Amino acid sequence: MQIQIFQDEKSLHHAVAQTLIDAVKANPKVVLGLATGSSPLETYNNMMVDHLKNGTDYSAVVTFNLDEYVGLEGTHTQSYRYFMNTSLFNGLNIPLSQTNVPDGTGDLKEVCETYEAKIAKAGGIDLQLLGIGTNGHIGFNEPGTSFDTRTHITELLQETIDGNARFFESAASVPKKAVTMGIQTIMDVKRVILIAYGSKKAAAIRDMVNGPVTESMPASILQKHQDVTLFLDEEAAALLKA
Ligand SMILES: N[C@@H]1[C@@H](O)[C@H](O)[C@@H](COP(=O)(O)O)O[C@@H]1O
Repeated sequence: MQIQIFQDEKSLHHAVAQTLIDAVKANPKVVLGLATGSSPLETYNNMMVDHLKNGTDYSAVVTFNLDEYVGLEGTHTQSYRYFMNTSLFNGLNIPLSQTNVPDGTGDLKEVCETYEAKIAKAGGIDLQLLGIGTNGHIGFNEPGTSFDTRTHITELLQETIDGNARFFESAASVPKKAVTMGIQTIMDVKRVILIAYGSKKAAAIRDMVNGPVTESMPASILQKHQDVTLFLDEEAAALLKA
């Protein structure tokens, strides 16, 4: 794992955005894996500003998002499809037909199979952006998820529901299930960049990097991926062994 530590969030987001922008410039048909949550928001802002200022071209880029809540239509303001459209896609020149977020409704078994097939047909994911939950989840793969999972339906843990309640009216309105790329889906991507900042993430970052590779800490599997870069601020990196 490569680790880059930044003094402040601004320079961290700038560097993550630049990594994504460079990947698009190097390969205009790049297949990007994208994440939701608050962590990448400012990174996405930087990408939209760069697109406006410098005209970075996303017309041939294809994207796959990690996850979606079960039961929310893409028009629901808390759905991850809505989040991606409003936080990134609408600010770039990417056709929405080239952006993929798992469907949270319909025949979910078919949704999962179709999603995996679509990733394969696109030639796999070149660069995957990840955040991390305070319990070490990646995508919505909660502690205990088997390392050999592909896109599947998962039950969210109460701590995740409580953590994400800030985006909803109340914890009661947070969906209890999600569709998520599996751990093996994530391990198959060519390159991973993971963004984490703030002291709340420090223990998860320590356990992911310095702890054993175990299904009780989903992100620890990334120790076995050949091309992972962590973009951290000093607070998130504070508990790492020197
Ligand atoms: N499914 C998402 C994850 O992909 C994300 O990494 C995590 C962290 O969220 P935040 O970036 O808001 O801390 O939240 C959600 O559970």
